[in-house]
Amino acid sequence: MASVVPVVLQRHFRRVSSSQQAVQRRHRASLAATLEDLKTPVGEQAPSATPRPVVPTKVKTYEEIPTPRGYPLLGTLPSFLAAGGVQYHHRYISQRHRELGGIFRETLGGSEMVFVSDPATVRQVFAAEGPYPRHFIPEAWLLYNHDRQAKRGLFFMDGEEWKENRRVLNVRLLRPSSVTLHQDAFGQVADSLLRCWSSLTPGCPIPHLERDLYRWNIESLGVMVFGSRLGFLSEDSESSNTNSSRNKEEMERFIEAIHGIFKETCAMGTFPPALAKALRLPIWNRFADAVDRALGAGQQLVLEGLKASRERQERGQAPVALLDHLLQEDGLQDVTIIRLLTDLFLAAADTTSHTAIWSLYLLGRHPKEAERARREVLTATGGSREVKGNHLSSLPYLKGVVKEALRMYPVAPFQTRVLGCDTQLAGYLVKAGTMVVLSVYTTGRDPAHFTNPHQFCPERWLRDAPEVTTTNTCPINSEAKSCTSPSGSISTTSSAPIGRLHSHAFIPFGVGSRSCIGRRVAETQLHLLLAKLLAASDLRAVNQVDMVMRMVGVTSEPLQLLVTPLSDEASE
Ligand code: HEM
Repeated sequence: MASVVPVVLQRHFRRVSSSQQAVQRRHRASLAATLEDLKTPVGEQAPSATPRPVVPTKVKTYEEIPTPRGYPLLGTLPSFLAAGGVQYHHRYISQRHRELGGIFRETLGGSEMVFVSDPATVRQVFAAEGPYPRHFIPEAWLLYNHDRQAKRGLFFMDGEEWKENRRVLNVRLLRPSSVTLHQDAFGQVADSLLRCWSSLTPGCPIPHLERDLYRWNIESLGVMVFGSRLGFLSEDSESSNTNSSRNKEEMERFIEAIHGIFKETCAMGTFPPALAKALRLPIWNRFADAVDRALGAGQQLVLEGLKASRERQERGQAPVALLDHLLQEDGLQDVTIIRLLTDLFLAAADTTSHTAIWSLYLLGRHPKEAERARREVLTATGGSREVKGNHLSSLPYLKGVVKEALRMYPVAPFQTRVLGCDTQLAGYLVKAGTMVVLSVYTTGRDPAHFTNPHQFCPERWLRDAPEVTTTNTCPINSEAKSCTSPSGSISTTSSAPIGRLHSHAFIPFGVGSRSCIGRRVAETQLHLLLAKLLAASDLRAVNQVDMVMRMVGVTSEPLQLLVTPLSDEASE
């Protein structure tokens, strides 16, 4: 879900380390077996006939993990700040990996963290996560929950409580058939957004792109959760009619509050949250106020949804919405449903909308790739602009566009795991309870795993990926280049076809039992929106942007996107 803010992270590390001592002892026994499993990397053949002689390798100590030199007292903080601070944390860490390798440890502001970018080591981290994987939660969020005695959703749960609720939501959100149920509704919401945009002044960039995509995302999630429209895309007659009773201003405040949580948490990254809370500084009050409002509005929405669901049940209607299933079939308590669903909105909001922005940016800067994706869509629909859910299985190139957006501009550029047992990471012994940061952004741009990693190249994800020639001349964070030649043809030599990609080199949604529960929902929403947009419009990104951290990876300035309706001939 969210990413890592360094100052916050260090304090959390200390707490996690001490609480994990018991886990460390429990999992020690499984370590030997796990390490044995890890010896054969994915994609390599396991040795068959003759056993190879075992060469004893010396396990290196934690202290031997490479670490940068720092200044007395200040450590590496001056370098961190000189590189742009929290906003450019991902770039700073990439630079460190270039200097120190796929694993390093660094003390920033008092506490130490282990960063990992090498996919084989990333896999070792997940193998050592234990049965109840734990991830980093920003300190401000924990303080808020403690202060308000707030019981929260999946992202905040641990142990058996997490496992039980996760099991229920896995069935409802990760089974392909469960998400297919909502495809038509997602498509209708995307149509609403397109209608809103078609009424805007021609030739001008979309004035509120981020806000509109936020609304599209929450509205899409709303139809899945409640089975009815929330009314966020208010210019659209369809949604406003079906929800005339719902207070639009209230809805807007919900969106604003969710947005505020991310904004204010990020602001807190430069100040110790505990101190801000103790002194009741405006920075804390603004943050707590945003969470109060978001949780309050979420609770109100879910309570209304529960009432409507019970009424449908009394009328003998079969379950349609996610909430119906949780209430009527999974037998969850109202209070649990409120917790789970409210936090689902919070987890979905920034991640999906900003991935949509990055996908539009890449398409808008690369007309040839956009044209190829459009042709693919129109071939799938038989030339019609009516894109439906059943067309999605014929859009591998378009799916490659979204993968490229997530590889080059991952909204969660860092992921975290608390090690569940002592383990070897890249040959170094690391203790249970250590928080490890996975440098997802760095891995996605590593030429060892992605040829021409700074180039936008959706075809690298095609099973029969043609090979690509362009040599990698783009420095980190330069404008993404496309991998088609000026003529639009694809040249020859080395790309990294999907078949040879390490299983842990591309993990935008995380891995394993605690990976993103909304992955299929997000992908379906994104594929439908982009396919519909491409079928009906030409996309141009006017400005060149960079990625900065605002809890998630966002554009450094608002994207100026021109959406021009295509003439009828253009689609033929
Ligand atoms: C492009 C969009 C998205 C991206 C890139 C993304 C990414 C992630 C990542 C990296 C994690 C952390 C996994 C871990 O700790 O290993 C996560 C967790 C989570 N995500 Fe997403 N996410 C996206 C959309 C969504 C959506 C649409 C929803 C809700 C429908 C959602 C709900 C959640 C929840 C509830 C968790 C916590 C899961 C748990 O702790 O068991 N996400 N997401």
